[in-house]
Amino acid sequence: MSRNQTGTADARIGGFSAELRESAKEIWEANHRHPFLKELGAGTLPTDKFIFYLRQDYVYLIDYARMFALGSAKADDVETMAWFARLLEGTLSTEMELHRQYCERFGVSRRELESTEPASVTVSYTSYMLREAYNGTLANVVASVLPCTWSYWEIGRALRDVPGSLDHELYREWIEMYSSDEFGELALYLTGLMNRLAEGLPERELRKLKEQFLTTSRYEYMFWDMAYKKEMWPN
Ligand SMILES: Cc1ncc(C[n+]2csc(CCO)c2C)c(N)n1
Repeated sequence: MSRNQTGTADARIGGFSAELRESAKEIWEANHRHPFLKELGAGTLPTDKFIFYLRQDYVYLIDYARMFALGSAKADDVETMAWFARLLEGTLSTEMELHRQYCERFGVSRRELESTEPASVTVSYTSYMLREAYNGTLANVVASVLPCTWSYWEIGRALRDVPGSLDHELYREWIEMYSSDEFGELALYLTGLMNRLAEGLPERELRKLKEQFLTTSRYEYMFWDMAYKKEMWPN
């Protein structure tokens, strides 16, 4: 069972995934406490920070979707291949559509959104994940993408439980999407797959998976921080 300070225990997640979650629990708890998310839940997050986040997240998701394509390419069976292919499609349509719609409301066109210059953290995060995926097995792909899918679901549910968070006309949709059962199913599928793929692996490979999970968990924190500070590159 995994449990964090916000009380989002999930008895459905055990095995190696729960071990990964436990080994990265400090950084996950720091994520929950980050001012970007505190203010998003309270409805006080300044719009310019949210737009900055959406634009960076959009270009992040373009590369992140490639991780799912690599998951499909590296899968050993047709069912897993198809699952990653559906996830790839879902990311490009459902998740990125939310970003496109938000940006339209703020007068940022689709072309502008796609041509967003990636910040240093965005480049570093996606380059790291793609390197690990290209050089590794499906288990390495899953360990690298797991914090992203799983932590957003955890964050979404924690924010949904903040009194009044769903009254905010801007942030409600964001919270609803990430706390949805549909997104929960993705996280649960990936934790189950991680558990199956880790079975019987030698200690050295399990250590590598832990390192990948911890690194992308840290990048998740850095992403919130970069967005909150609107941090690009040094001149
Ligand atoms: C920095 C960053 N990390 C995680 C997510 C969340 N996310 C990315 S892909 C995916 C699965 C379904 O499309 C989920 C939940 C994000 N948007 N941005």
